Amino acid sequence: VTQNPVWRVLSPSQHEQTLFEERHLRYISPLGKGNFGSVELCRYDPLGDNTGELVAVKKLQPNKQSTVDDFQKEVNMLSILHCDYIVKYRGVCYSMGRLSMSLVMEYLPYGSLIGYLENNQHNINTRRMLLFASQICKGMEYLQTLRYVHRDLAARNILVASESLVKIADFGLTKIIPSDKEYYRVTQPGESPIFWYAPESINESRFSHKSDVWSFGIVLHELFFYCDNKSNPKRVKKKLLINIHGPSISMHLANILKNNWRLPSPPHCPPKVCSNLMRQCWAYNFDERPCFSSLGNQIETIILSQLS
Ligand SMILES: Cc1cnc(Nc2cc(F)c(C3CCN(C)CC3)c(F)c2)nc1Nc1ccc(F)c(N2CCCS2(=O)=O)c1
Repeated sequence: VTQNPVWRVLSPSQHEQTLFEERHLRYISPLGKGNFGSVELCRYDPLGDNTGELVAVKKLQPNKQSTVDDFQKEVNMLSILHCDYIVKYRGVCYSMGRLSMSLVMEYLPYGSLIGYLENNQHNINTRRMLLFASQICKGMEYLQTLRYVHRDLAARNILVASESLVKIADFGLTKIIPSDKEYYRVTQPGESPIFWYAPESINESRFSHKSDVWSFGIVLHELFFYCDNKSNPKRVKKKLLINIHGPSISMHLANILKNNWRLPSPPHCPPKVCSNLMRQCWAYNFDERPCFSSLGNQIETIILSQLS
């Protein structure tokens, strides 16, 4: 028996699960809502004296996309991840008997990276962006060792733990690649964030570590888009999207990508990052894209060259 009243029990799936008792989980405020469900800030306060730990609790919203066993899969996937650059899983909380289940995670106070970038444009510099990029890269490298394909890598799904640490979050769309294949083909492509999708994901719903690398290139663009940028970047990005018209946005986007159109380099973006790193991530053929370990080394080299 552990000293704190959070029991360690073996769940049916034999993963060690940490059970949070609902009566000690005190709701504080909402953090976010989406088709995934909702995430709330709570304090797990078994002693009832407000000395308990702040946690982020993701409640399942069983709708057309996510079903209870999808949620159970997300819980199982998150519970075995141990990496400084991935949001920490704390446990689960069952309410209404075992009817509904919530995912309990560590609480990161600064919120999503996209929100952080929008609210801190004036005091973020390329050095900090490169540090964040290298941390995301290391987190993705770790996921790859477990054959996890994230499928939704975007600044909105990265969380900021402190002024100098970001973590990958939201494993709602993550899939594990079967050992006999190098990619995962999705049957129901839900609400697809095509702006972050590699061409093969748009055209064939095909996802791999190399399609995650493409999305990482978009995250690099997001990082440097807000960096030292006075104008309101949101408007510019919308303009980019608005003039995409035609039978369907995804077909049009797939065509212009095939004709070698790419996102324009953000202003003030160091050339080594834009004309080099992003371009490598956006190679049309997925086998020409670098792996996350190579990207990580290149980013470290740029950081060191910035020191000198
Ligand atoms: C696991 C976790 C840990 N810490 C945190 N901290 C956190 C701290 C914050 F101040 C905020 C905001 C900041 C801005 N003001 C206005 C409102 C609160 C915030 F949004 C989050 N959030 C977590 N998860 C989470 C929360 C909320 C989410 F919408 C999503 N998602 C979004 C896309 C899919 S998603 O499910 O990943 C994940």
